[in-house]
Amino acid sequence: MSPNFISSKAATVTSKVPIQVRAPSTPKRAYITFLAGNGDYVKGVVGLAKGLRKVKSKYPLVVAVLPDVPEDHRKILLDQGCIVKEIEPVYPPENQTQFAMAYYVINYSKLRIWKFVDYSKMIYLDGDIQVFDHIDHLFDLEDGYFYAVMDCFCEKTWSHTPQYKIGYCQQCPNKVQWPAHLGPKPPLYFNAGMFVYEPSLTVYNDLLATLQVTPPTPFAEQDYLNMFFRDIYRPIPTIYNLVMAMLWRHPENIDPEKAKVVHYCAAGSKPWRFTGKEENMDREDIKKLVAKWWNIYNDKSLDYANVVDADDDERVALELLAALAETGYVHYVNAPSAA
Ligand SMILES: O=c1ccn([C@@H]2O[C@H](COP(=O)(O)OP(=O)(O)O)[C@@H](O)[C@H]2O)c(=O)[nH]1
Ligand SMILES: OC[C@H]1O[C@H](O[C@@H]2[C@@H](O)[C@H](O)[C@@H](O)[C@H](O)[C@@H]2O)[C@H](O)[C@@H](O)[C@H]1O
Repeated sequence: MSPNFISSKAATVTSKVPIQVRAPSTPKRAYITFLAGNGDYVKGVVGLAKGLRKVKSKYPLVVAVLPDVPEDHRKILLDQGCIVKEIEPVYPPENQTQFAMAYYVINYSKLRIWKFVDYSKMIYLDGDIQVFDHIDHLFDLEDGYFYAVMDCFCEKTWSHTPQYKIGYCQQCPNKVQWPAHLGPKPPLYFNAGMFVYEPSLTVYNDLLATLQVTPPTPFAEQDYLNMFFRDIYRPIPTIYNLVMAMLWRHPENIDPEKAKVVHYCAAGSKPWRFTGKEENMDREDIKKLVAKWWNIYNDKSLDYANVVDADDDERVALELLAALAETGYVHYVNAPSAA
């Protein structure tokens, strides 16, 4: 039996007694991103919301926002059909933050996304990522693992590591052999700008507790997530997170035309502040990828207001229910068993 939807889209809630409705039966899935500060990353998230719409993803985009994200930015995201959820910052032990690149310390707050347990599976995407092809099928990957794309160690952002110092990279493991005197070869290492995961309060509590006894390292939560999930990490193809530096470091491993997900993480590559002046930013393939991002960002037909199907009562009612559930006026109860 389908849940009893609120028939009118403009239902006003008059009862002070919470309305009980049956939770939707199918496990919920969503894309999720992270937004901090009052700067221009909000443009990245708007672009991402529109990109997911362009590829006709079936799932919503949740935006985990820190308290410092201003109301006007949150409204922009709501107007683009995003589900905005505020999270509290996460910091490593006070006396140790000096080990992580200051710029990345705020990214530890990403760890809060493990507590969104009303979703069974989520795909995390950085705000500086764009999705150019349908990737909903990643939600069907086997449960119980952590899926992400392998990173590259060749940029100078890695100059603090033994890998960089000897010229070893997991993207071309046979180019420079890992020397025995450095001990075991490092485990496969993923870029934390995109990953497929299952929210879990047990994992969330373990992540936060273990963080307090784990000295921060330069790539902050990316290093930490790699350490935490190393036993269940499963690499997925580079087309699902094209780390920009791959274009000049390992062109043999990637065709930019085939990349389903592009990660504008290289210095100077953020499309919304692109000048083309930084190293490698004068490359034709980079300029093409930046233009592709702008084509989506500027496409008004992709704005939520222009795609909402006014007759889609069921979806509007579900969104209304979700919004009311947030207010506490409505709470889901377990559907009676089919038996
Ligand atoms: O001022 C900031 C810095 C970072 N972020 C979020 O944190 C992610 C990771 O930071 P960044 O993209 O700078 O890391 P990169 O992948 O470029 O190393 C961003 O994509 C945003 O989602 C943000 O919202 N505001
Ligand atoms: O806090 C650490 C960050 O680590 C990653 O960015 C880095 C990392 O990927 C390096 O490996 C690259 O060399 C570098 O270019 C890139 O900026 C994630 O994209 C970001 O979300 C965040 O987790």
